[in-house]
Amino acid sequence: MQLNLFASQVSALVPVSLPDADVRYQSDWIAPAEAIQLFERLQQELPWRQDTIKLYGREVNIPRLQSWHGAPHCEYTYSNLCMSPAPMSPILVKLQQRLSSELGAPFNCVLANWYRDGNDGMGMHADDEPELGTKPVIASVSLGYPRRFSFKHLGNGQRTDLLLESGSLLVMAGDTQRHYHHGLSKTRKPTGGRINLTFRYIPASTTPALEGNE
Ligand SMILES: O=C(O)CCC(=O)C(=O)O
Ligand SMILES: [Fe+2]
Repeated sequence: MQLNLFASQVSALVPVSLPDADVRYQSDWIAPAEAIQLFERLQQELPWRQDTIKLYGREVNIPRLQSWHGAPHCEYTYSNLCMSPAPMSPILVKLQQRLSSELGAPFNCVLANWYRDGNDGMGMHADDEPELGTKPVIASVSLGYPRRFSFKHLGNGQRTDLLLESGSLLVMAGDTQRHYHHGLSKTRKPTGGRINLTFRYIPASTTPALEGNE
């Protein structure tokens, strides 16, 4: 079935109330039925890899599968492991173009994360690598099982949780990465698969070395 990825939307991108940050959220950026089809297609199409990091001298599997795509200069360095980007598939290009036109910001790379169940997650971190610039615009599309996403203010420790639903778009911009860490906690609740795509922009003139997260 053809995915048009421009299904009519009921709501709009709305600001999330987070001091010192610019975060916006739309629950139905992609219509629910289409989001599930897109999840299945990406699950089959992307060259998923199980990456490892070195923890106290031991190789440990990170708790999710990943796939890195983008322009050839967008390299991704992950605990001494350098990932060269795979090209964006037509479907990723379509999403990238829609995001760029709706948000008025460029995107040229995307990290895909597949959280297979509640044992998969991502530790708290900021997407603050110098290559992304001082106020990166990060557009995060979620597909599949809804998961709790947390922000922690670096100054006062205040934690804010958001449920990221299937088909949703979360945009982090402005000083968000400077003032907050974010992450996806693991859960013991029965949890199905979720794919998240974070679109980013790395200018060609810098030598990128994105640091991965546990
Ligand atoms: O899965 C998510 O919602 C978060 C992904 C993320 O923070 C990242 O890729 O840097
Ligand atoms: Fe992140």
